[in-house]
Amino acid sequence: MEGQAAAPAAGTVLNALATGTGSAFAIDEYTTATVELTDEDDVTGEIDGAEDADTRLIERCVELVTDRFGNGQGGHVETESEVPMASGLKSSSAAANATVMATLDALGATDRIDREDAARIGVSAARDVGVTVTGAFDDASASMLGGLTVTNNDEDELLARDTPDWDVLVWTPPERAFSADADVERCRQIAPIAEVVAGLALDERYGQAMTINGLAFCAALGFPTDPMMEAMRTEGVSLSGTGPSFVAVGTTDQLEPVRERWNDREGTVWLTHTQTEGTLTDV
Ligand SMILES: Nc1ncnc2c1ncn2[C@@H]1O[C@H](COP(=O)(O)OP(=O)(O)O)[C@@H](O)[C@H]1O
Ligand SMILES: O=C(O)C1=C[C@@H](OP(=O)(O)O)[C@@H](O)[C@H](O)C1
Repeated sequence: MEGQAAAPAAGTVLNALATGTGSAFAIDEYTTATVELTDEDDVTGEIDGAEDADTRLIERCVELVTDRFGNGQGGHVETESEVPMASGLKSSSAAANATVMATLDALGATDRIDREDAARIGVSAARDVGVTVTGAFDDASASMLGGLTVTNNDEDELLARDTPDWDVLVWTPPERAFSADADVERCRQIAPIAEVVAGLALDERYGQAMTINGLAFCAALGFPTDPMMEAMRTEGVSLSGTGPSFVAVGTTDQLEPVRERWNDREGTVWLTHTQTEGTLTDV
């Protein structure tokens, strides 16, 4: 029994590490998971092009799905990704969602659970293996449902969803920053600012929300604000997640001059678009 699914990466409007309320939007870059279920008890995992990377998240996703919708069977899961790992673009949520939906696909069970609950399975797996601070239901819901979501990660509750139509410029520096290593205490110190950002996001003022989030989290986590200043004439710009990537949103005309500035920096700069369909099973 084989199944496959592809889940989009996402950028940040509000990082949930300050208050537990977060907001993210899906972008048109994917992680694909292929799951083969067998009669073995064990689940093994493999990440294409990253032999030493941690496969516990995707293995746990398969286990949680076969325990609930199958007969606890094991198997093998392999991911291939366009999303750089641990760079703030929600590679973990994309890998978890793709694996959950690929396992459901292998079991012929994609219709037996709604999308929000399917995202909650990936969140449980991420908590079980310790790759997240809050569970990151903000990132998981954006990647599973598509569009932009605002969530309460303490309750895994969806507060709002919208489908803004933006071009998205991404700069990913060469270094990596694992969310589990983030300085949560410093993030909590900016809770009053995060509350303002949550209010703006719930008021659909996403660009302003993002930019304030970015300035505050750059300060809290020790990232430079120059990349933000270079993008102040866009709709919004932010450090994505716990970094090191930055995302700017708006029209191509607004983003082109920023692309030129960000191209002078080390790392990769690319232009993509918001994604509204969420995790895809017809791949
Ligand atoms: N393609 C992938 N396949 C399997 N697991 C992945 C993949 N990408 C990320 N992960 C998991 O997510 C972890 C990184 O999560 P995190 O630090 O939150 O980064 P990000 O901000 O990109 O989500 C990795 O250590 C790994 O466990
Ligand atoms: O682990 C977590 O709870 C979170 C990690 C961060 O994202 P990244 O994984 O992209 O750094 C953050 O933006 C999100 O709101 C919550």
